[in-house]
Amino acid sequence: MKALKIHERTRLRHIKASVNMNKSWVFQELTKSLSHWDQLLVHSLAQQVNDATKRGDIDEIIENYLPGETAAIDAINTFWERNILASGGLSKYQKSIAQDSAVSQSNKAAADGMRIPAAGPADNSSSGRQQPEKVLGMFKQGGRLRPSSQAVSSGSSQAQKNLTAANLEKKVLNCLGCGKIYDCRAVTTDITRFLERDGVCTFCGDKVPLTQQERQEQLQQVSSTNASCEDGQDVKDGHENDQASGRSKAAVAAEAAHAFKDRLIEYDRESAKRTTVIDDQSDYFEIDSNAWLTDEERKLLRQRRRMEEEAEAAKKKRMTVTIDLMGRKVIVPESSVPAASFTLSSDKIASSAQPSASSSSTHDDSARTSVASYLLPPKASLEEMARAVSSLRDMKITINPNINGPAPTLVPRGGAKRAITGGNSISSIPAAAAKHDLGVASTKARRQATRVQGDLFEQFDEFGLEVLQDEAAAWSMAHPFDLCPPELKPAENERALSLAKRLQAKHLVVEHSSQDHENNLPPGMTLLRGFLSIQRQAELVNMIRELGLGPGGFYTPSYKEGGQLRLKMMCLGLHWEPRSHSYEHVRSAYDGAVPPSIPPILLDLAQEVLLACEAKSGFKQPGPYRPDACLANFYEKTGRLGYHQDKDESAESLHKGLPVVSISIGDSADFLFGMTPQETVAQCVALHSGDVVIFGGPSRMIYHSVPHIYPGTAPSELHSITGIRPGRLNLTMRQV
Ligand SMILES: O=C(O)CCC(=O)C(=O)O
Ligand SMILES: [Fe+2]
Repeated sequence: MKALKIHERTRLRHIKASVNMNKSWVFQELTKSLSHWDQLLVHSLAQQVNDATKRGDIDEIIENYLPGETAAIDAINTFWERNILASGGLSKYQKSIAQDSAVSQSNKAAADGMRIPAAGPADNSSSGRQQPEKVLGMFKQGGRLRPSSQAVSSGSSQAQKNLTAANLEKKVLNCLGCGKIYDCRAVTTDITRFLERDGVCTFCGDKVPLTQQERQEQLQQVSSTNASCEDGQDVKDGHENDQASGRSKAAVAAEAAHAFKDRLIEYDRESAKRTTVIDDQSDYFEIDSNAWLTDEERKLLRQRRRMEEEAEAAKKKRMTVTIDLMGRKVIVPESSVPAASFTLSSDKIASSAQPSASSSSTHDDSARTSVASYLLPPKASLEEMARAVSSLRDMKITINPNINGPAPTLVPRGGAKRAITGGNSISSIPAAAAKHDLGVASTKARRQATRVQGDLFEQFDEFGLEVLQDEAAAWSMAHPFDLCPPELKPAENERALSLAKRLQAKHLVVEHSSQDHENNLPPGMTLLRGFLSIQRQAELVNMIRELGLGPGGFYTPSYKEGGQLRLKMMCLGLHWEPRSHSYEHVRSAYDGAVPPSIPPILLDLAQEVLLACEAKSGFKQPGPYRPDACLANFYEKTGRLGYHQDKDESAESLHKGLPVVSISIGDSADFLFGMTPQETVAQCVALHSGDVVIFGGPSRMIYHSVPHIYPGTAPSELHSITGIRPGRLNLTMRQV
């Protein structure tokens, strides 16, 4: 046993030594025969040859790398044969022994150009069909495939029967005609059909080489065809010359193949510059007639095309409206107004711009022109602005989704507010009022950014209306209402005239207010005629004027419904908000101003009035009475106030019947009052400058209104002293 083992080891050593020798030999031979190759490539080739464990590997190397390299092929074949001889029983080579001689002969013959296929049936004679007994190395299952394609097409049913996926050497094949890949690892109907047809492509009908030899033959055929096509007749002649000069067909073909390869490499290098990527996904192409599409793809493409068409149609219908809040403009570019899709909302703008425009003009050019040129007046009132805003109610706002970052939001110009408030820094505006500031706005902007499309009015309501109000507030702060404008102060010589006018007017008032009920007032209501002297009235006027010009001064309040009160108002102590019918610490819906405090002079006056009230009527008003809100209303000659109850004070205050003390200064006015909501049955008293009305206790909830002002009835002295503008000033104190 031991001796045997030593012998075995020695044998192996010998084998190894001769294999190693063989290895260096083949390397030297290859270096010589492939002297035109890079040394590194030769080395790598020799390594592959040495690593080959079966004849098939050698054949593949020859086929892939060495077409026409006869000397190199000879060296490799010799190397293989020597190794087999040397290895004897070595398992690495054993399996291939039976195949070797046949294949090496075959390769040798190929290298010699003896088996280069020529197109045409005549070539059948040179195919393996004539040596059916030969078992070729590439047919591992011992199959009897004929390596020639022509032999296949001649149709031997026996051969076809033998051709199965299992006995193919290469299981994945590729048609060089159309590129179709045949993966024979899975036996599908198509693969079966392909194999039944002996490798004829089921798509384009080209012959797909199934064997090593067929592949080699096809390769050489392609190379020679390419060479002749590329170089034309000259090359053909040269080719013939080559043949005439003794060069083999294979050598010529190989040369052509090399040239072709070089061109391909060159093309590949340059391709980046030449290649333009066309995304044909986005191109229009025939969906129905395109045979390459699956049903699923066709369905998807149809769907996509439909969406694109819809988007295109929607784009045509879309109208762009520019809302310039600062310039108070609503502009609809004519180019973006499609006549056919002119919408109701744009019609609204048109009619709001031109009240005479009838809806029938919706589709005509004049309507479009009016839309296109709709402008709010530069000093539009809030009412006009609100009308313009509500005309946009049905329109949609689209925020460009391509905007990088938060979408634009409707933010008023903070600078304007600061500039207008002058000495009052922005920090003096309470937090609730500063809600237009960037911090809040950016949160809103973020919210907007996530909502690309929404209801314009919803957004406009939230931002735009506030902006408009803010603008209006800013405007009125920049132009505060002056109770006593200097330019209206009369010259000395006009005083006499104005006194005469006043007397005349007062006479008219008394006449007009024939149903004067001043002596027939309900319990709890008292009229103190001429309670305030001109001097005291003037003091109050001057004081109110000063407050009215400052922060929280006179403004024009609005109702929730959008209409405005027909007076200027300033709240002292607490702000009364007509929109919510409530009292607030700041004028939040307008400019966020904090109302000025009630001057002590007024608080004292209230107490004085209550005493006088009791003294006159014998009715002691409920108390203790500490007014914390005072509304200063100024009615110009057309000013008025509707029939209402003062009921926004606290339940406790109302329940106690804590009185309202009302002071009239300036022009006379009618004051209607009643215990029921019917104004038609209300009583009327004329209130003149200096009069004070008190309604508390059982009269606390009277309905009342100021339907009419008598212009020019204010005391001329008052006018002379204060320069008060024409109109009526009323101060009502309440305890909230
Ligand atoms: O102006 C007036 O005389 C009445 C005012 C009034 O009723 C009010 O401010 O609530
Ligand atoms: Fe009132």
